[in-house]
Amino acid sequence: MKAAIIGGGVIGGGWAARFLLNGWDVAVFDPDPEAERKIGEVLANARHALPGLYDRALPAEGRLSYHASLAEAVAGADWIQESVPERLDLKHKVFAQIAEAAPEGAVLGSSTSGFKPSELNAEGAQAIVAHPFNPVYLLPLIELVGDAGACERAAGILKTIGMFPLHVRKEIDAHIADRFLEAVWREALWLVTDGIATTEEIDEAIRMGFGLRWAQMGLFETYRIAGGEAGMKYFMEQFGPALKWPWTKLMDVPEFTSELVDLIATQSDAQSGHRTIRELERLRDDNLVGIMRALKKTGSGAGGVVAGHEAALPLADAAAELPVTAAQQVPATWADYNGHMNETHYLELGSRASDAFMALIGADAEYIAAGQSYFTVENVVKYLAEVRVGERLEVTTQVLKGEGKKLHLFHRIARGGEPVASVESLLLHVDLTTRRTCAPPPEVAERLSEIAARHGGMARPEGARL
Ligand SMILES: NC(=O)C1=CN([C@@H]2O[C@H](COP(=O)(O)OP(=O)(O)OC[C@H]3O[C@@H](n4cnc5c(N)ncnc54)[C@H](O)[C@@H]3O)[C@@H](O)[C@H]2O)C=CC1
Ligand SMILES: C[N+](C)(C)CC(=O)CC(=O)[O-]
Repeated sequence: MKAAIIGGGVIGGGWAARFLLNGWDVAVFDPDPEAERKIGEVLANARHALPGLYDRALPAEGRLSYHASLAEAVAGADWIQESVPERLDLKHKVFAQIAEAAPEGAVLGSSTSGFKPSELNAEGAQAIVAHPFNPVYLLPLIELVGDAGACERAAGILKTIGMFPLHVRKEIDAHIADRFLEAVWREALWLVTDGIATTEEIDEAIRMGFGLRWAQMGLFETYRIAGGEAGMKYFMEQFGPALKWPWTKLMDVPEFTSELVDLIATQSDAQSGHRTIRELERLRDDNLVGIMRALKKTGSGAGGVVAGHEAALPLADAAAELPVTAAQQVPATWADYNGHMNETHYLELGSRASDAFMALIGADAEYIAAGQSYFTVENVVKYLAEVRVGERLEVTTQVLKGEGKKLHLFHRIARGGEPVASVESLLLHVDLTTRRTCAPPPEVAERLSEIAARHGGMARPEGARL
């Protein structure tokens, strides 16, 4: 699949990274002579952050190319994403050029934060709004606005690259999320204008409290809990009248004077000027990955989207002679002070491989919930080569013994076929009620002995110790 990125600034660069790291070819058109450098830096950030979300390898990266003309970039594209500056006249001009060169059937998306499809298409274009959030390579939300059929098709594609399409049923200025953000922005402008708070104090008020809540439950579910056992209706009965003044009176718009702009810029410099934009982006991304990984565990919000996307990423070649039981692109968070993958993560990969092998023989999540499982009683990890951030690892598993309650596995961790480590694991089948070992039921025992018999004909791996 191929995406054409028209305008490769903050948002176009993020789109390029999202598509590329999900295996799409990406063609960029941007007249800025610095575009290649800027996109390169965004891509470095994305490569650093995105693999950290997943416990499986993303597809191999697609091919990235830069083009001297828009027509060349859009040739053969399945998705064309416009991300030029937020000026309607410019967007009209660009969509007229896209219309002349776009292949039949390509999705035409605009990143516009505020324009409605009827405004974008006023001169005959057939675009939909596909409004992303910065950083596009990490945040799943895409607001889709426009023709229902086109939005549905776009939504299907976006899901395959790990995004969460939200269909905005009625077009309005700034869609749903930006309308909301603009209201928050308006109040922040007031607070600074009136000398109530500095930019730093406003940020503290968000990140130390309600910002944390919003990432996982949004506004309404959070307030439902605030109503206590009496729930949402009670919450509104209690706080509706009490808060009427702020939510009805705070509607005036402060004047956006050059003095206000200077005041905010000065406060922002004092708050964050000691860090470069790239440093701030890395900090933001590392925090987002940590938050989203925590959300993944409970399936909440964006974490649920990552979990769903991860489940759809195939474990390569399950039918191979030795099953592939784990695949992972080494995330930045796995590196230690020696500049390579830390020892603990070799065992983590071995543990995930054991889980995958258990699922293969029927001892999956449902089986465990029904009361039986395997416990690991011994592991031997052998470190054979250094592994660096970004490298792709694949784990294959050989059964050395699968008999009665005993399961003896040998996981080979390889990089492009070269062995970098092994994790040898001894597991015992356990009844989770009595917490005692027991033989697995026939259906699991049979699947295990079938694989064990196949693997029994293979040479015992060099380095097997148990
Ligand atoms: N920055 C943000 O946080 C977000 C921005 N957006 C939307 O994304 C769009 C782009 O915004 P940013 O990336 O922030 O702007 P930007 O200024 O960082 O990037 C715009 C890019 O478009 C290029 N460009 C200008 N004219 C062009 C043309 N005729 N053909 C191709 N490229 C051209 C520029 O050289 C520049 O690299 C806007 O519609 C904006 O509303 C959407 C979500 C968030
Ligand atoms: C400020 N903004 C209107 C460009 C913001 C967006 O459109 C979305 C975002 O990433 O916050």
